[in-house]
Amino acid sequence: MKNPNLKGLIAAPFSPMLENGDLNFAILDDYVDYLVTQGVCSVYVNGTTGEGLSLSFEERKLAAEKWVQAGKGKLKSVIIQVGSCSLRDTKALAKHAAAKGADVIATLPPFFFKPKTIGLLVDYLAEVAAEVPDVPFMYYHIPEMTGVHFDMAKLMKEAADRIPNFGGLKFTSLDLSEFGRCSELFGDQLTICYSKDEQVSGAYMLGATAAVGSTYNYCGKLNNKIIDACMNGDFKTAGKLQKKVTLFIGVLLDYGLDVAINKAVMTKLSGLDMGPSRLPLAPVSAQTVENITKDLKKIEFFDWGQ
Ligand SMILES: CC(=O)N[C@@H]([C@@H](O)[C@H](O)[C@H](O)CO)[C@@H](O)CC(=O)C(=O)O
Repeated sequence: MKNPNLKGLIAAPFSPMLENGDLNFAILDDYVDYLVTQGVCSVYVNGTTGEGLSLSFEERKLAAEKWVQAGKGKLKSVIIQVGSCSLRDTKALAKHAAAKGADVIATLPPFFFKPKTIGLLVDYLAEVAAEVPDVPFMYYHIPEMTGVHFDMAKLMKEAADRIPNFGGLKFTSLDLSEFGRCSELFGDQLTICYSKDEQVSGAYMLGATAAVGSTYNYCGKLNNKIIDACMNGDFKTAGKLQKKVTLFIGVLLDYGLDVAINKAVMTKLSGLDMGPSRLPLAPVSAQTVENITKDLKKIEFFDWGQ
């Protein structure tokens, strides 16, 4: 086992784009500085929020390189998500990211032709992990998107037995009971990053040490207060602030929360232009952004960063 010992808030960064959809790496340094002001410690690159599966192979490599460079000396860890439906591409992306200095490699399962058993999934993960033997290797559990849903405690046991550099999970599911079992059985030896921003306090009560999320891009200060309250045993404060997060995410859901909406909110709050999304999503009009802002102000969102 190779525990990456991830701690605190990890943003799942957007992939900034120009109007024509090209990646816009020119703003990465400012982006990282902004994340640091939010109290974000690390980034999880080329995941769901980063539209990793929609980028070309070459773009994914370039994004990995650029984020590692931009994070140097400012972020604790740069985690690169390398999953795809091609084992060969995934292995090549893992090897490339490790060679460029990624601190942790994570992968999705193959999600078109899906593994039918945990054993087959661990076979696949072992093959990818073997490409990067010196780097902690994590599994990206996000069943709502992949349709691959195995019991994560069982997967952790088999992966820990068979993969020398297994480092843990990114756990993207609302099932806190499953998270709690993983945390109780493996939390001392491996890292299980919780990844549903709506209930991060629940995960911290159950032993989480790190959280990955899209809203931490612009809502890090508030979430750090939630985490601090949990660490200090002040669950009254944690609950009060967590409920604000659920209201905030509720507003975004009312507008059909997706990567395009999320990028527009980030652009509005950070002043950094994230550009459009490349996914098949409805474009977000200036009027929609104004309406979202108005609704967020009603729940005092703009006080949250103070
Ligand atoms: C499906 C999805 O996008 N989930 C988000 C959450 O941060 C999510 O945006 C948040 O909980 C609001 O629902 C993260 O799990 C995404 C993430 O970590 C990633 O981009 O890899």
